[in-house]
Amino acid sequence: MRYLTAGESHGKQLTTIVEGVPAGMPLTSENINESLLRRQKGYGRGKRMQIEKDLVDICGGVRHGYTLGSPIAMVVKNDDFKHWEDIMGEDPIDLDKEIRRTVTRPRPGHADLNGAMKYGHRDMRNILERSSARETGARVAAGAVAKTLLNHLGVKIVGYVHEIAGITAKDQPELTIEQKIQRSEASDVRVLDPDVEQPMRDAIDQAKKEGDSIGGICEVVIEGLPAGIGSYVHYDRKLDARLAFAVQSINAFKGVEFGIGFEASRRPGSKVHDEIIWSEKEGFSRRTNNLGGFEGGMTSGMPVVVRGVMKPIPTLYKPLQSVDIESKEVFSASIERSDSCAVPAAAVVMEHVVAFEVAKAILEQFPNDQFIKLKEAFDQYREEIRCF
Ligand SMILES: Cc1cc2nc3c(=O)[nH]c(=O)nc-3n(C[C@H](O)[C@H](O)[C@H](O)COP(=O)(O)O)c2cc1C
Ligand SMILES: C=C(O[C@@H]1CC(C(=O)O)=C[C@@H](OP(=O)(O)O)[C@H]1O)C(=O)O
Repeated sequence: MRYLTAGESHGKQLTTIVEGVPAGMPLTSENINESLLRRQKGYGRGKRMQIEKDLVDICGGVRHGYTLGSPIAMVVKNDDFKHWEDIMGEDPIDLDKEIRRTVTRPRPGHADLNGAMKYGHRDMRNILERSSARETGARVAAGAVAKTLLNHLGVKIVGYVHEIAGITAKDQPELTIEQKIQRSEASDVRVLDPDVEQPMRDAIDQAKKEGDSIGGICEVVIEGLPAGIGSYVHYDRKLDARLAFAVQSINAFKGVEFGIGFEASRRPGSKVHDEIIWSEKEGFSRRTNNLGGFEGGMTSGMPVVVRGVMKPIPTLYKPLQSVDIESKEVFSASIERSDSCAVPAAAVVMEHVVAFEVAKAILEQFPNDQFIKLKEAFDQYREEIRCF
């Protein structure tokens, strides 16, 4: 299974094509829309999210509520396009008019300057439109297809916020994954620990008041995966490595860790490695889950726990210094609108990119033409692992 996306932030639409989904899997636009609407929510988002209402149009690969085995094409319209038609339309334009609108002032922390140098663009709109995190809407659409597949196989996944601006949520080990889904959904900062909700909102408000921005840490948990998904035999078959790649590729993500993650460097091995236990009912398991569900690039059968670090949003109301690429004049970047914190939305994006990689690994390992055969083989494997 693989996917491609196309589309500019203020262009007509986002397009996603997902290829390699087995035939005969139940899939409706509601499955996708639920994910898209979740991504749009969250305290700290800017005015753009009041303009957009992301709804999918499935244009190929699904018939009467079931996948066909052919590529699945999905379109999400940009409602903001109506305000940008003369700037973003595909037709040739009046050059004099265009010169006035050319973006020559690169924003620190964005792809603007590096992208302009690389592709030889003098108008950095040609960079910023595609490097915008608007594209994460298209990635969530692909991830929603993968999540639907995982749900049908009994694999559950949730993404939520672990930390915003140094305010850390307490772990909630007593919660089931269903409760984690409900709890994070009910929270506008998408957090499980009610004690940190208001401090997080206050930190976002404070950043906004000061014209600044803040980042944080998102966490994704997956339950229901048997041991042995992924492989140790080659670098590009290690599933933890693939998840790290997918998470790191989300706009503004700067680091990834599994389980106790970087903390492992500060502990002796006896306080890191998860002891192996066995019971008649559950089969093999681990006493703890410090390694976050992975050993040797494969799942261990314990919940997968992965975290991603998001840097603060780079566009600031408090201007940062930059240099105009034409005049070479120093200027202070001023802006009209931006998110001040997008960590809650990014948790949803992370959940979906992780879901995609996990579903992809499953499809590589089991029969993948017909959904019914996939499910049969997956259930049988799960039982084999339980009885190992
Ligand atoms: C959901 C989401 C929303 C974002 N919203 C904004 C925003 O409103 N303003 C902004 O400057 N950056 C925003 N970003 C981050 C930028 O897209 C990102 O920092 C930029 O493209 C440069 O990429 P890099 O940080 O990965 O190097 C957002 C990121 C995500 C994941
Ligand atoms: C549009 C989305 O996020 C955008 C990501 C983004 C950026 O620079 O990455 C900048 C903002 O867009 P605009 O410049 O139009 O205000 C965000 O709203 C979205 O998440 O759907």
